[in-house]
Amino acid sequence: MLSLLMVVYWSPELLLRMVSVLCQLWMFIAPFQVKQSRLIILKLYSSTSKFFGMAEKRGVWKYLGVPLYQVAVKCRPLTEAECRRSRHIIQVTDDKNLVVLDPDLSKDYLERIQNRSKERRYSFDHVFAPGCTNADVYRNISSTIAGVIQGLNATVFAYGSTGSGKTYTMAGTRKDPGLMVLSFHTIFDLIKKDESSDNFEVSCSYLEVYNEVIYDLLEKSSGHLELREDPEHGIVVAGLRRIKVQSADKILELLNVGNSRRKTESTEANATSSRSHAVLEITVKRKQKTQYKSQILCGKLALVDLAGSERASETHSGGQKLRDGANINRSLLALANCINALGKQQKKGLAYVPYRNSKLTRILKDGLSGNSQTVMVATISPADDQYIHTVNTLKYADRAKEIKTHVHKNIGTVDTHVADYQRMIGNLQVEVCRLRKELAEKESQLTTKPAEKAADDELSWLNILSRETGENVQERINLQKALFELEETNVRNRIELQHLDDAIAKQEVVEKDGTVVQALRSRRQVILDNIRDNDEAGTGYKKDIEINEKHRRQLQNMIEEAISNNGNRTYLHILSQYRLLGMANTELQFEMAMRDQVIHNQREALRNLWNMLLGLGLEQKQIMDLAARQGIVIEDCTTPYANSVVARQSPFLPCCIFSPLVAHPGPSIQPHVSTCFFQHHHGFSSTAYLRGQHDTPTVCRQEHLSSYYLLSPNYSQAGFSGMENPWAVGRSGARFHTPESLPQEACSFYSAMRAQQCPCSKEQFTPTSCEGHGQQPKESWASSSQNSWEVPSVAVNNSRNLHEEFMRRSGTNCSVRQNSSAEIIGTGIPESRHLCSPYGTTPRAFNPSGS
Ligand SMILES: Nc1ncnc2c1ncn2[C@@H]1O[C@H](COP(=O)(O)OP(=O)(O)OP(=O)(O)O)[C@@H](O)[C@H]1O
Repeated sequence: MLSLLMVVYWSPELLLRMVSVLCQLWMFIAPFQVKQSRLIILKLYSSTSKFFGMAEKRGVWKYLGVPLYQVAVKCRPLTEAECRRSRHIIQVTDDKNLVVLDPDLSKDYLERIQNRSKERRYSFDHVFAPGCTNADVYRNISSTIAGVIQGLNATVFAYGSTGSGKTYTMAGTRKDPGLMVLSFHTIFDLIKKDESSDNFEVSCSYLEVYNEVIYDLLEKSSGHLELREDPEHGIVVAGLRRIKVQSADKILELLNVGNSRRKTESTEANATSSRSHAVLEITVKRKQKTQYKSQILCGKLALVDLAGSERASETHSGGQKLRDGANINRSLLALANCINALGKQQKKGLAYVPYRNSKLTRILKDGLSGNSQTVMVATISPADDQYIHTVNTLKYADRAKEIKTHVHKNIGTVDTHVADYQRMIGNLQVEVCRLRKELAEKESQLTTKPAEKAADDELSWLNILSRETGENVQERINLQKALFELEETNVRNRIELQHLDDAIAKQEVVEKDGTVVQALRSRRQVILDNIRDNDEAGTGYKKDIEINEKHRRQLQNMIEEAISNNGNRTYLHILSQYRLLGMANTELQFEMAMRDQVIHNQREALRNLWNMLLGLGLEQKQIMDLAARQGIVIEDCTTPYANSVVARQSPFLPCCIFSPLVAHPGPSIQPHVSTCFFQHHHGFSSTAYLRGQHDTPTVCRQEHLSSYYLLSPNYSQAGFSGMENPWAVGRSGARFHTPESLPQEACSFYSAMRAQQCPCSKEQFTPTSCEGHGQQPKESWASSSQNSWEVPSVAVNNSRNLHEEFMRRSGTNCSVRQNSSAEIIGTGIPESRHLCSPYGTTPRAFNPSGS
């Protein structure tokens, strides 16, 4: 009891999490046995979930010692020049509040009392007056930095207009060391003081984003670095050097070296204005050895010094400076848009966050809203001529206060450690190859004859064009991913809209214009706004894709033209084709990655669907009966999760039956692919199945919906072996919602299901029982319109004959073919996301002929 009280006192969060986990465990262990106790557990679970929701909303985590997103404002003193020409307009009233005075002193009394003053009041987590040092700022955020050696991620970034003191705050001076320097002193001090037997390994990397190109600041002459999306580690910068360091002094040395390579310029606004965004990342790996296994905690600290944002007119820049400014502003605009969307998201739900709009925001994604304790230091100048910039900065800082991040420890076991090593070996091999190549090139340069050298120079245009084409492909991949994510967000918005419509209809029966109805309606409006905004953003991305395509065609034409004008035509043609094939390969890899993402999302959707059904307290038999009435067949009811797949009546195929392919995967199954293509009254649909091996998922898609339905044999394995917990709570982004929202969601879902009675619902369902009904079933699943029915998966039969039978009955034009290598014909990429290959190939997702 005493220890329990101590846990409550020291870590109420831990206790609540424990209760929550126990509830989930119980739900997993005894799903069908004790209905009553399951209901109690469910209630307990939803109360703890509610508490977590409330706790987050009210900022309770901060009081529990878990600060997630801190916003500090730092005002620098007036510089000497400013003292002569400007007035001080910042009043720091206390350590949390400040007032920006109206810069216009000439306003008369009437204007001021009529509240036409431009005076603004703000409050933040911390406010620092001009007299404060960097150490004062650091004192308030040091607990965030300390979390890094416990395996937590942290991000500190300075945000403000040019000359407002960002670099001064992050790097500092000898007399007043900045947050970067103070942070790594803290890290090494804590490591030194640590009394455990754990081993620590600290490494650091330093990069800059200049003109939307990433450079390694720890490399003498770094080339362009690419961003890659690693399924495990998120966004990574491929080829970025990471150096092991033993002391704070070593990092300081690297920081100085990096800073000397950083692009700075003298502008009108700042004599040493940073032209690039710099990100210093310190990784601390803590190897813990317990009696049973070794565990590795991996904390990351990202310290970011952004470039100054300025208007060209103010800095009187031209040429290169103007271009720099445009690119800096593009990144900063993207950053501001992300902060905006994130702030809005906390209040309103599913707004799309445009991380993909710049390299900077992609790199900072975790720090902005993911797994990171984040500190934003908004720097401002007190000068009256900086009023607009100051208010702008404070506006974004104010928005950032709304952002919540989701922090968890990065724990790896020895297994992930091995995976790390494998990755490291891979990277090293790439590095070795690169160095070998460089060496060989250098050697050949020494021995090249003048004539050969001239030929090499002739080739340099091809190199440039190839590089540009490569960048063009990367850009398009990024845009298409953005479009994909945006559509996913809107699919979820539309599901919520459907739930709201159901709820409003129900509530209106009770009271026409009551407060509940009004609240539901206003939420509905918010969701509609989100959908509209997201659609607008989608249109923007589509336009960008068009521009990108146009640019790609121009590049291609230039290459072709140059080849036809050159004497060495065949050789150049082969070379260019070789390079283009390399890029095609990149695109194919992207398609594969997309497919993986779809698989992942759909797995979560299925998991949540089953959570929801069973969480309702329904007996398995009830679920089976309900499903049968809907024309859904779940085979082998002893393990519903294991063998379950959900078929849906499609608008073009009343009461069709698909038996699950996944129910009996066996080694004898010959992998084969079938593709079907058919038209119904809503437009075109195509379905692509990849079948065969145990672990191959089935992807189905609805072209007109821009969504994916997927079915994976892994469910059966997961369910049986317990490898994957089917009760695990899905991510909040999952299509069928998390157990926090389970009761309401589930109720409306259930009622929606009940409302949809198939004509054959009273009969025992058989594959033939519905033949001839010919009736279009009503929309039953959450959807926003007839054209966008939403279902987690379509069941597919293992038997090729049954599949053909289905196609025959549905009157669709279907083709089936064997493919021993389990080739994917349907990629699951909907029409709007088709990868329009730069090489003029037809999108692979459509293959009506099956050839
Ligand atoms: N707290 C401070 N105390 C004294 N001087 C400061 C302080 N903060 C900034 N300064 C001075 O203000 C000037 C501009 O600062 P800094 O270069 O850090 O701005 P910045 O926001 O990084 O600008 P840019 O975005 O153009 O790189 C410098 O001369 C710096 O020494």
